[in-house]
Amino acid sequence: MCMAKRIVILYGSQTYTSQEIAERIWRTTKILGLKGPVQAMDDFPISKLIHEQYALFVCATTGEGDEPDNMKAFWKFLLRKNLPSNSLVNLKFGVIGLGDSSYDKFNFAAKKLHKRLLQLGAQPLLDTALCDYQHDLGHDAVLIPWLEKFYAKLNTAQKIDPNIGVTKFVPRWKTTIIKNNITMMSECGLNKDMYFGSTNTDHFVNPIYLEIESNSRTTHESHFQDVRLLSFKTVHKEKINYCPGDVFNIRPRNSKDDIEDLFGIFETHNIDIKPHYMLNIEEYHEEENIPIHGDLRKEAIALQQRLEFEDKGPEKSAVIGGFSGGVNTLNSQDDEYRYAGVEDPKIMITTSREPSARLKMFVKELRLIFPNSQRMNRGGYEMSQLIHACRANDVTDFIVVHEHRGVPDSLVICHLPYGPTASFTLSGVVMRHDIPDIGPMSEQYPHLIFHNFKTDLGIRTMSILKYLFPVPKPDSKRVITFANNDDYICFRQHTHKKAGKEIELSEVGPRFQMKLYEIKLGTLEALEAADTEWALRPYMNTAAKRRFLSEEDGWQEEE
Ligand SMILES: Cc1cc2nc3c(=O)[nH]c(=O)nc-3n(C[C@H](O)[C@H](O)[C@H](O)COP(=O)(O)O)c2cc1C
Repeated sequence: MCMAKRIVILYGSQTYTSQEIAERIWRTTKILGLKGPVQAMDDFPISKLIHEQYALFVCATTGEGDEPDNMKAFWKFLLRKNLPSNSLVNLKFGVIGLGDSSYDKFNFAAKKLHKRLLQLGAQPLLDTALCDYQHDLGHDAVLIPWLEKFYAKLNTAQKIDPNIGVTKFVPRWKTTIIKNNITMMSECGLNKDMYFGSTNTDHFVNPIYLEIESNSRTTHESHFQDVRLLSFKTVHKEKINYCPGDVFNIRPRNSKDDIEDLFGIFETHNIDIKPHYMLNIEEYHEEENIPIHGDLRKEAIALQQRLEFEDKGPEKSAVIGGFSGGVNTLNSQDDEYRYAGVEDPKIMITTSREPSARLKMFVKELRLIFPNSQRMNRGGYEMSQLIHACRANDVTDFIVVHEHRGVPDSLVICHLPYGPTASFTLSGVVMRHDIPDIGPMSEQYPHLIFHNFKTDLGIRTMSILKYLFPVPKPDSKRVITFANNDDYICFRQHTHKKAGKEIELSEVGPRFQMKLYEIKLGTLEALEAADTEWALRPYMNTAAKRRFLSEEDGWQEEE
């Protein structure tokens, strides 16, 4: 069987260097006659990776050993515990890491990716290229010799004919000029700054026009570095709201004069490009169907079906679970909590809009319950702005408390960056504030007691709650209890001390009960679109009462 000569080139890039290198390599592979796309890892339909035979990954490291944003979903998928260890047996691959050895976690993302691909059965054509920005020759010092070896390996494996591609260059982008009617265009306002066009606002939370007010050099003239202090002013007197951790992204604009000059040059050279024309840019797609070797086809189809099934897991679990609203929750946990216990949680707590004084008080008390948590005034922020800010600040859980006439009545825990989001109703809230002379609350990390979380859903709920707390020191005197009785989770907090031979336990509050009513697989700003992992459907209760968190009662109620 004649196999297509093909390689997919996928990048994870935060500031475009890896993307540029990936596109450069992709051009060379075209000239060598190889087909296949170049894409950000997150843009590649990952379930198709099992059909691929050759892949090259160009992967930067950002943050402190973190993977770039445009490979996060891809990476999360690869980390799924339920992927069989032979998922990628057909794949031969290379990983190019772009990093900087002045960071502790040098090329961490590339190293982790290489290791995970090996675990999934893929075979490396070469060791990872660990390119170092600190080298005198930059990344090229490692990249150039590594690529020579890589092309040689590809040549041996795929019998590349170097002449084949020379005349058959496949462009990266397909561009078409749309010569729109000038009056229609100006009516639509499409000639305005592109960043303010209605279709682009998603990418820019609150774009604002600014002008440079001052631009002064902060280093001495004789110093080789020219470091500038720029200050900006708003043009339309808007108020700019920002909070710690916000990222300020500057998009310089071309001046009107420069734009007019450019169109003047087009006109002088009889190039038919007018300011009101639009350029439509599409990715150039080659043929999509990759022939699979006969021996592998059966296995590939089975794997594909399995992946498709798992992608629809929550939907199907709802069906399988019948009226309970889905009980097949264990598989859908993936590894949202894979760093739990390794990295401490970082929690942001806020309220619904215009909170009452009592709700604010309750949030203060919650802040003391969760170590490493902060309160945030809800203000007029949209949920998407809040979640965006939390993600940018590595918040692991975002908690929102709602109220009904001053009584806290629900608590939503949204795990970041991707979910799940669990919603609980609250009842029987007794605040510390309501108990006179209650004394200060310990700030030690608490030990946790979970009582009677026995079903899959119970264990899932326990994880959601458990990973809000960092690992305590063994000698911590603070204990928090989540005790499930008949699907009501009682929250209690105690400290203990030795009094002679006895242990003295004091409750320190607050007290409340929680009842789970929904787990969604997304985050709060996009809940509508998220799959429902589990939902309480009380109206479908049967005569025999069902319990969801445990088959057992929890404890005997006093008469
Ligand atoms: C904010 C920031 C954090 C970085 N963290 C790391 C790191 O932890 N480890 C590392 O090897 N390189 C690190 N780097 C260096 C980048 O990986 C390197 O500059 C790379 O070329 C960036 O590629 P990209 O432009 O495709 O994102 C960091 C760079 C920046 C700007």
